[in-house]
Amino acid sequence: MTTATDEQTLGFQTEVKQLLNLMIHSLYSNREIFLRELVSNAADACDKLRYAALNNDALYENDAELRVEIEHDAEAGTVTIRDNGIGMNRDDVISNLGTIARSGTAEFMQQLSGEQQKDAKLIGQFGVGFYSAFIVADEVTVRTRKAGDELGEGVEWQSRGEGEFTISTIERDRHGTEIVLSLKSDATEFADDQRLKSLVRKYSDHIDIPVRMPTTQEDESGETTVSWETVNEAQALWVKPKSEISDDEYKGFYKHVAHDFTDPLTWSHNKVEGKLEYTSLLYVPSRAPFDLYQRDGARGLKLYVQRVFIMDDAEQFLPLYLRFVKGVVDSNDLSLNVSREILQQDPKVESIKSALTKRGLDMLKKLAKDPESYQSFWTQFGEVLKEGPGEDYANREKIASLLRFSSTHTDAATQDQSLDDYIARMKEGQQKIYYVIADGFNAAKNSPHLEIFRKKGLEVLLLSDRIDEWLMNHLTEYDGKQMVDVAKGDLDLGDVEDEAEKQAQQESAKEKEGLVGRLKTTLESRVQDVRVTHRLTDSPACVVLPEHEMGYQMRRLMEAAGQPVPDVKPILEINPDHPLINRLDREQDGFDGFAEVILDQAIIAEGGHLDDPAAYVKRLNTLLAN
Ligand SMILES: Nc1ncnc2c1ncn2[C@@H]1O[C@H](COP(=O)(O)OP(=O)(O)OP(=O)(O)O)[C@@H](O)[C@H]1O
Repeated sequence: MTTATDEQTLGFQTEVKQLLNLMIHSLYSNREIFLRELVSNAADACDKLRYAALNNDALYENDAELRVEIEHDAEAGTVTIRDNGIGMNRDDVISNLGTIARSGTAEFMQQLSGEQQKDAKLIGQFGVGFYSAFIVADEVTVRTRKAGDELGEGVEWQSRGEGEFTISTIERDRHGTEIVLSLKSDATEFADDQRLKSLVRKYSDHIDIPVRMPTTQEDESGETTVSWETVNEAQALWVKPKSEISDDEYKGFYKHVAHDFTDPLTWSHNKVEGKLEYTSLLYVPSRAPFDLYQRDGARGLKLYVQRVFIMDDAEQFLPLYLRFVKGVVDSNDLSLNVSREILQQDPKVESIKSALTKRGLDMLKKLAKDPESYQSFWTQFGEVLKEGPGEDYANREKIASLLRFSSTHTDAATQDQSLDDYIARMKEGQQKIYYVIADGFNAAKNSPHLEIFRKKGLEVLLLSDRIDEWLMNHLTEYDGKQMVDVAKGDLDLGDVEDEAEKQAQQESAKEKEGLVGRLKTTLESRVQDVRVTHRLTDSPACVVLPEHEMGYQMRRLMEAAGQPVPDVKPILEINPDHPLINRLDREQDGFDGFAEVILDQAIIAEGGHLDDPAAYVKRLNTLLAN
């Protein structure tokens, strides 16, 4: 190696500094993961070279036997991880090992609390990658050269992980990357043959690139020879028959694929033969990544064609609402030259996507048999799955069976009731599935619209996630039963009500005809209709929207997003048996103000905002003072 030139000292991006700090302090008890992360990166780099070399053999520089090597020096306290993969040039190094390019990172970092255990959990949503080297090393040196570049275009990067790094140009005769870790004094245990071997077997057994370690032998004459031993199995896991793979092996491979350090919740491994031939290995993580809702967050599967790695994050094989699924698809039918553009147009990809979607949904169905695991899945990813019925019409019934809701059956915020649970509890004569949508769980649970349902013992689903109204717009039916928003349109309880009840209602409606007429005149500018209802038992009045109008929740969301929302006047419904309504009926001079207060309160109970709250307060005070 010749002397370094073009030396530059640069600062880490703020987010990198925060990540480093956090990692060092919160991952102490997990620190062996550094090896898996670095070996994973090295194997990925080999995969990338193999792919690039498909069209340009020269990139191998006569060294086509891709491999990762791990060496250590107990005396010097160093561990070296080396690969002959794609390597990096100076610009690559600066951006890959000095910044974090994922959007949303800064916001994510702000959530960190400084509390070790909490943050260790959070950081799991982020993935630690290369920077995990600093958990065990107080100095890291990276030497690398991009395959195909001139020998003089090698790069050396060095840092103590304290805010800055230096970078210089070096001569490097081999392509690929070498990472030298100077172990911290309390981490020298890792400079040990057995320890390293067992970690490789534990974490990297099933990457398809061989990981080698040297053994030094001394012959009788005292001469030493170094031989390299492959320490991992080095066969792609998904290629093996299912019966030969243990749960631990599946879990270990997941961590490599997903760069996650927690176990997956479940997985599904399938080999398909016939018109299309491919193997898929899909995983459901146990935790949502921080950028699950970022538009440009990483998603999709690792794509292989005939075992050759083609690309990460191939998002064409799964619908968006299954974007939390991680894993591998290895196709025998696609060309090795396939690009993202080609993937988008290839009908074979469409067929694989539709089969993998079914697999994904089946995997969740199976998981649902274990309510505890399913609950933990639902807490992490439920809102994403709720995008399903809108995105994937063909599978909407299947997706709907996987949804979980809060309901008046438990009155608890936990979303753990399925539509099938609901149907099994339906009352005799009940034909519809009822739900209410509000801005928050409590608003839903205490909505005046539920009064009659509670009285009659009819269950109502309590919806309050942001996506719920959108979901219900696409999920109008399940198992042949109509889904009905209890706050919209006329109330029809079907056969649950008997004739006598209906008659009594008609009579009380008749009695209030005069009042309804007066209210219509007084509130003409604010409501489109006034009518008597029997959906209320405790409240004097409520507002409802016509059946096909956009609901209140969606309106508020669109308004918040600055979108124009067409004005709609609600229908005021009054409870003929309520003492306040009876008092209103008798009111003469104060009628107008009283009527407005009844309407204002109905809007407030709905979670709506009054156009003129001060006027409401004034009117109410006048009433109270009388
Ligand atoms: N051995 C290596 N050879 C070539 N490039 C590498 C190597 N190690 C890291 N890199 C580059 O540095 C980038 C950042 O690595 P890092 O491990 O921090 O994140 P990542 O692997 O992209 O993401 P994550 O680990 O969160 O999935 C990689 O994407 C890769 O481009």
